[in-house]
Order: sequence, then C-alpha cells, then structure tokens
Amino acid sequence: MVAKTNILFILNPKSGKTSPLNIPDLLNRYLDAQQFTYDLVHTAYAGHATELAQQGARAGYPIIGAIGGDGTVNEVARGLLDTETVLAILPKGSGNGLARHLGIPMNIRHAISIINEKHFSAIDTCTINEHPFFCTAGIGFDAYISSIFANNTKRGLQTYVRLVLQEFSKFRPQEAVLELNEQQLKTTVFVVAFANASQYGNNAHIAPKADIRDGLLDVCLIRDLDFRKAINLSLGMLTKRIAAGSSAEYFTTTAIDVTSEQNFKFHADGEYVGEASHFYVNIKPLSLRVIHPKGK
Ligand SMILES: Nc1ncnc2c1ncn2[C@@H]1O[C@H](COP(=O)(O)OP(=O)(O)OP(=O)(O)O)[C@@H](O)[C@H]1O
Repeated sequence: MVAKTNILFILNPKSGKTSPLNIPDLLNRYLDAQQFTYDLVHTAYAGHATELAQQGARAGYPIIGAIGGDGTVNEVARGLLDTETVLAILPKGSGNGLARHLGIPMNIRHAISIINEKHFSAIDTCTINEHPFFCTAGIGFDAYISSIFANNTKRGLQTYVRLVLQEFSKFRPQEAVLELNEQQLKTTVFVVAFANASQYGNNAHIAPKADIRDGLLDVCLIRDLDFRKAINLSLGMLTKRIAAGSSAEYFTTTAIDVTSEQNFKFHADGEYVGEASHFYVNIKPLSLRVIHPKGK
C-alpha cells in the first residue's frame, strides 16, 4: 500500500467573511482520503502562521496549506522559504491576489480538488526591506490605504473602496529617486507598486504582464493622479488595460532602490508594514513551491 501524504492546514479564523465556513467538513468531504490525511491548526495571533509553517516544515509535512487571505498566505509562505515543502492555498480572504494569479478557484471545495491533483511548480518570491512578499508590495497611496485599513475593524472590498474614495483627495504625492537597471529616475510618486504577480487581489491588475516565474519584478510607477485619471486607472486595473492609459509607467528589473527625504509608508501583500525613506526590493527566482491547476 502506498503511504498517504499528510498535509498540515493552517487556518486563520479571523480572515474572510463573517459567515464561517465549516473547513473540517469541507476537507473531510472533498480532500481525497485515498491520497491524503491532514492535520488542521488555527492561528491564535498575527504572525502565528509563520511559526506554525516553520514548525510544520521542520516536522516533515510535504504540503502545508494556508487557509485565509493574502495576509495568511504571506505568513505561511514566508515560513516555507528555502524548504522543500509545497504551499497549498485555500482562499478565504477578500482579495486573494496570489490564489487568483495562480488560477486557484475561489470556491473552497474546488480549491480542495486542485490539491487532490497534486500539481505544483516553483514561483519567484520577493522582499521589500527584508519583508518577504509573494504577490505585490508598494509605497505611496496603496500603502497609505493599507495603514488605515489595518486599524479598521471592518475589512473586505467595500471598506477598501470606501477608504480609497474618502482618502484620495487628502493624499499628497512625494518626491523620490528610483534606481534600477543602472539608471536613476527622480520623480514625484503617487504609487510605486512592485509586482511579482499581476494583481493586488480582487482582480485589480496593477501589472497585467507580470509573470510569477520570469525572475523579474514588474515595477509600476504612478507619478500623480487627479480624480478623472484615477477612475480610468481603476477601470484599467479591472479590465487588465491599465498599461494602455497614460497614468502608469512600467519597468522590469531584478532589483530596485528607492530613496526619498520624507518617509513613505509601505505594504507587503496588502498588509501595512511601516515607514522608511530607503527601500530595496529584489526577487529570488523560483524559491517557493506552490500547488496550482495544471497549465497555470
Ligand atoms: N488568530 C488571529 N487573530 C487576529 N489576527 C490574526 C489571527 N491570525 C492571523 N491574523 C492576522 O489577520 C490578518 C488578516 O488576514 P488575511 O489577510 O488572511 O485575511 P483577510 O484580511 O480577511 O483577507 P484579504 O487580505 O484577502 O482581504 C493578517 O495580518 C494576520 O496576521
């Protein structure tokens, strides 16, 4: 008899919608019991998922599943960097940027069926000032919104859109110097987005051409925006046509430095990290194994 693969699932009970999904029931019904057994643990605090993932990898689980949103996926994935352990994602957040990029279904039952197929490949991973990210990081307006969002009791897309509309007119772009590909660019910055995957989540494609296995960061620079351009840009993100407009400029690189006189707020995978006046963002090619549908 072939030994079954034991999966450790790490569930963030705080992520996603208020109506709780019965995860054990879904796993018992839809995870292929011929192939797999599983253990399920809950996170007890922010950051716990990284500790649990590291412990799980050391204990020899060949697959560790993150059940939550992008914050949870980030925490689990950073615990699996430089290990052989394969990440699985059961999306339960509101954004689910990495899952969407990889073609993982938003429906948990269907996402479990992707695990049953056991198809995985390696993807690139990135860091911003030593903070790992897997989907996108950024400085400027998107990070400013994530800093307010972090203190908000309500999460989800509606809250996010409300905050964007409320804060847009208050936000002031800042000067910065970008250094990449042996060139310097002194510019006003509304947003610089560093994209490993194409989207922020919620199918908002900030860098539609980003390829998660090409060893390159896609850098999106938005120098300044008025309200009319912001509406066009938002529509462009949702239709993957942002690059056709004039507000966003794109560069590809393996590493980028950003310096400024004033601090910028920054986020990694949508979670607010803090402020800094110097950023170093780089990419580590094919450094994380992830389960995803074949052909994605
Ligand atoms: N038990 C816990 N109690 C409080 N916070 C937690 C707990 N476990 C994890 N967290 C934190 O919850 C935050 C949000 O998690 P996550 O991003 O997965 O969900 P979400 O915000 O609902 O999804 P999305 O980012 O897709 O909108 C993360 O920053 C994580 O550190």
